[in-house]
Amino acid sequence: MTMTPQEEDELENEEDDLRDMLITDQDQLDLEPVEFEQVQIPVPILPKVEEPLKAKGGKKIDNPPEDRLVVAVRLRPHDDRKDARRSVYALDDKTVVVREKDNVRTDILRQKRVSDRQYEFDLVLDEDANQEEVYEGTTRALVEKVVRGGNATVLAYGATGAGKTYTMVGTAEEPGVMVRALDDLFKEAAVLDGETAAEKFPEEKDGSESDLSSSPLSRRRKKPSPAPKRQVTMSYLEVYNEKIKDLLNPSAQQLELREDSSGGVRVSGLSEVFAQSTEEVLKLLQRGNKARSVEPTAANKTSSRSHAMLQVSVVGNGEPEGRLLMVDLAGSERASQTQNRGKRLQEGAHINLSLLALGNCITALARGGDVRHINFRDSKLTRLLKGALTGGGSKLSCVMIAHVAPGSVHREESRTTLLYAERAARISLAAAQNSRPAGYMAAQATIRAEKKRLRAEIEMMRARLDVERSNSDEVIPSNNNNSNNIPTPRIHHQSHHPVMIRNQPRMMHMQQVPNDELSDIKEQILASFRDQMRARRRLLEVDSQLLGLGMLSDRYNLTLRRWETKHGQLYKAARLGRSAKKSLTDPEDSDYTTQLEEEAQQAWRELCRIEREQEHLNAVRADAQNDLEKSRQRANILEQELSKRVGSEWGERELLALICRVHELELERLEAHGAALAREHELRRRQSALRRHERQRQLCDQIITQQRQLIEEKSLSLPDDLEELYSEYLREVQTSSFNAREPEIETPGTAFRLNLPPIFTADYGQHLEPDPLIRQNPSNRGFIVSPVSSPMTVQSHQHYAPRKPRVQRTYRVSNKNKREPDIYQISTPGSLSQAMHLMASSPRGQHMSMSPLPPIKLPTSAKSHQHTAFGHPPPCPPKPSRLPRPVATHGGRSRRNSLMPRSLSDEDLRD
Ligand SMILES: Nc1ncnc2c1ncn2[C@@H]1O[C@H](COP(=O)(O)OP(=O)(O)OP(=O)(O)O)[C@@H](O)[C@H]1O
Repeated sequence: MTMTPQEEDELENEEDDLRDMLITDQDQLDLEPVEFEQVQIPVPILPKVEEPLKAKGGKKIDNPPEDRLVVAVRLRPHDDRKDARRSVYALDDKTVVVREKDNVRTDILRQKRVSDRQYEFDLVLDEDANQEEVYEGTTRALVEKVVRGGNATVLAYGATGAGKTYTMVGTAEEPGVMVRALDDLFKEAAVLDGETAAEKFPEEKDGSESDLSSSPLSRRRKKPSPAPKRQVTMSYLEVYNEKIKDLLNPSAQQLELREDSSGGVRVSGLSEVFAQSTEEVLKLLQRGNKARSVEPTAANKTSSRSHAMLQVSVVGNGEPEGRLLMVDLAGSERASQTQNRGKRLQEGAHINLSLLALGNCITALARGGDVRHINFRDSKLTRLLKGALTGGGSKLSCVMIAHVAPGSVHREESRTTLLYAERAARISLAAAQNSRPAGYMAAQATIRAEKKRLRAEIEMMRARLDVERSNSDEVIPSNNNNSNNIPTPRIHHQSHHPVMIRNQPRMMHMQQVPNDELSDIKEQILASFRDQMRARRRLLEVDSQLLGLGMLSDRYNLTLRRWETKHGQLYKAARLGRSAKKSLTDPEDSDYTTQLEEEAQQAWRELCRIEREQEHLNAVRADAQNDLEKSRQRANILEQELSKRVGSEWGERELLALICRVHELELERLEAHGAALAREHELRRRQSALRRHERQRQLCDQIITQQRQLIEEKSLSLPDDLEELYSEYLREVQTSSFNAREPEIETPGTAFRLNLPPIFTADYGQHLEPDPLIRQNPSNRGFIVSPVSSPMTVQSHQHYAPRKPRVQRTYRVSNKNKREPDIYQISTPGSLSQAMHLMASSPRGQHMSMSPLPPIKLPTSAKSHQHTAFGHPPPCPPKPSRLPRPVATHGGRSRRNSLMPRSLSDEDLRD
C-alpha cells in the first residue's frame, strides 16, 4: 500500500504528537527516548458532523475473535462545567470522531490537520454506558472461554484520568470488570461443575429431580455434585517504576521475573490464593488496591502510578487451566499537563517509557513482525504481557479497552490514545502465535490452495467419468499406481494422436468421430493445462525465492535488532532522524560499537536490496497468478465447448481421463514440492538456530575472557569451585580445538597453573603459530608501564586488512623488571590469549603477570580496521596455511604506530 504525500504528512504529525506526548523531560531524567517506527495509517473521509452526536451504549462484541486483538473504546462522562467544548464524539457503536479545533481550519500552515479524524473500532461505548454494559460488551464472552480452559486478556489503556481504574476496579456501588468477571467465573464454574456432575451421575437426576428447572444452575443448587470442582485462584501485582510488587502480600520484597525454557515469563515468589466466593475476592481486591501506588496529580486526584495486573486461573475437573489476565495500565501523561515534578515526574517517565515499549511491540506485531524478533525485553510490562499479546503458543482472546475523555482540553491525549488503539486493532493474534516466518506460510498456503483446487477438479472429473461409464458398458482399466484410483488411459506422448485405450472395438468406434475437431479441442485444452502448469511452477518458484529472501532478511534483522537493543531506538528512525544526518558512526566509539555500526549499515543495505527484490518478485508472482487464472478460465471454456461439439461420449471420456491423469501428476508434483519446501525450511531454521547459538557462544567467550583479564588485573583470588569450573572449561576448549600438529605446546593446565590463565578461544588450534615473531622496540622506553604487582603489560590490536580474509594481531609487552622498560611487540595471527599462553609457557614468562592496557589510539584512517583482541572474532578467519605473517613493518617499525620492536630473543625470555 502506498501513501499519498498528504497521508505521509499526516502520519508524520501523528507520530510526532504521539512521541511528544509520551516522552517527558528526557534530559532531566537522563533516559533514552524510544523512537516510533513509521506505519501506514489509513485516513478515512469523515462524514460531516453538524451536531454533537448521540453516542450509543450497551452494545457488545459478539464472539470475540481469537485471531486478532479486539479493541473497544470507552468515553468517560464529559464535565461541561470544567470544559464547555467537546472534541470526541461517538458516531455510532463502532466509530469515534475527534474534532479539530475550530481555529485550526483557518490555519494555512497546519492545513494537513484541518480535517476531523474518524476512527473505527470493534465497539464504542459512550458516556451513557454503565459498568454492566461495559463488562457485558467487552469481557463477559471471555469468561466462559476461560472456565473451559481458554486464555484471555483484558487491557485498560488511556491517558491519566480517562477512567481506566473506574472501568477495571470500579466502586462498591458500581463494581468494575475485575469484580464482575470474577463473580461470573464462580457462577460459570459452578454451572459447569453441575453439568459435569449430571453427566457423571445421571441417576441423581431421576425421580424427585424430574420436576426441577432445567437450568443447570438450579440443578447444581438442588443436588450438590460429588464430582471434583473447578477452583479459582488469583494473583494481583503491580509494576511501579520497573519494580514488581505483590499486591496480595505487599510486605513481601520486590519480585523478580524468571524466564522458563520455553520463553514464558513468570513472577517468582508471587502469591496465588484460592478464592471461594465473590465476597472473598472483593476483600482481596480491596486489600490489593489499598496497597497500590496511588497519588494525587493535577490531572487525577486518585492517579494510579503503576500498572496493575490481576490474574485469575481456573483449574480442576480435568480441563486445561484457563487464565484471565486483567490489566489496569497506568495512564500515559504529558509532563506539562500534569505539572508533575520530582518523584511524580520520574514515575511519569517510567510509565511513559513502559507504554512506549508496549507501543513498539504493538506496532511490530501489527506489522506482522516475527514474534521471535520483537523486543519484549524493553520493560517489565512488555515482558509480562508477551504471552497475552502473542498467545504464548495457545489460543487466546485479547481485548483492549481504550479510554478517552471527550473534553477539548484532552484532545491531544485522546488522539494519542485512539492512534495507539487503532494500531493495536491491527495485531493479528493468529499470526503472532505462529512463529514460522510469513514467507514459508505463504508458500505452503499456495501449495495447499493449489492442491485443494486440483483435488476438487479431479473429483469432479471422476464423477463425470463415473456417470459416463455407467451409461456405457465400457470399462476403462485403472492404473494400480494411481493413488486416487482415477481411471487412466494409456497415453501416447504425441498429444495430437488420438489417445489409445485398450478396448479395440471401441477404438474402432472412436475413430468414427471427426478426428480433426477432437484433436483440435484436445490440443487447446492440453495447451491451456500446460500454461497452467507453467504458471503454477513459476508461482511456486517465486514463493521459494521469497522464502529464501525472508530467511535472509531475518538474519539481517537480527543484526539490526542487536543495534536497536544497544541504542534503545529503531535503526530506521535513527537513520532517518537527526542522528543519521551527522553520521551513525562516531570517532569516539569503541571498536565493538564501530563494528556493530558497520554490520548494521551492511544489514540495512542488504535489507533495502532484499526489499527491492521482494517487490520485483511480488510483481512476478502477481503476473503468474494472473496467467494461472486466465489459463484456468480458458480450460473451463474449452471443456464446455468440448461437451457441446464432440458428439462422441468416447471422445469426451477419453479426454476427461487424460486431464484427470495430468491433474493427478500435477498433484503428486505439488506434494513433492511442498515436502521439499518443508525440508528446506527446516534446514534453514536449524541453520539460523545454529548461528544464534554460535553468536551466544562467542559472546560467552568474550565475557569469560574479559572477566578473566579483570581477575588477573586486580589479582583477585577465586573460590576453588570456580577455579575448577574454569579449568574444566579450558580442558573442554582445548579438547575441541587443539591441533595435533602442535605437540610442543603445553596444555593450559600445566602452563598456567601459577598465574590465572587468560582464555584462548576455540580457534586456538587453527590460528596459533608454533613460532611467532617476537620483537622489541628500544626506541619507546617511555611506554606505559603496568602496576608494580603486574610487571608485564600486554596491549593488543587486531589489524584487519580490508576485504582480505587475513588477520594479524600485534601485542605490545612492557617489562618493568628492568630499570628501563623494554617494549616488545609480538606478532602472531593467534589471539592475545595465545600470545600470553606462549609467554607464560616460557621459563621467564611463567613468573610474569600480564594484563591488557586500554586500546591505543590509532589514526582515524586506520580506525575502521582496528579491533581489540577481546572484541569480535575476525569476520573471516584466516586459513592456517596463510597465517604465519608478522605485522607489516618498515625496517622493524610498524606502519600503524611507532612502537616498533626489535625481535624479542630467546634470551629475553629465558632470563
Ligand atoms: N465512566 C465514568 N463514570 C463515572 N465516573 C468516572 C468514569 N470514568 C472515570 N470516572 C471518574 O474519574 C476519575 C478518574 O478516573 P480513574 O481514576 O479511573 O482514571 P484513570 O484512567 O485510572 O487515571 P490514572 O491513569 O491517573 O490512574 C475518578 O474519580 C472516576 O471515578
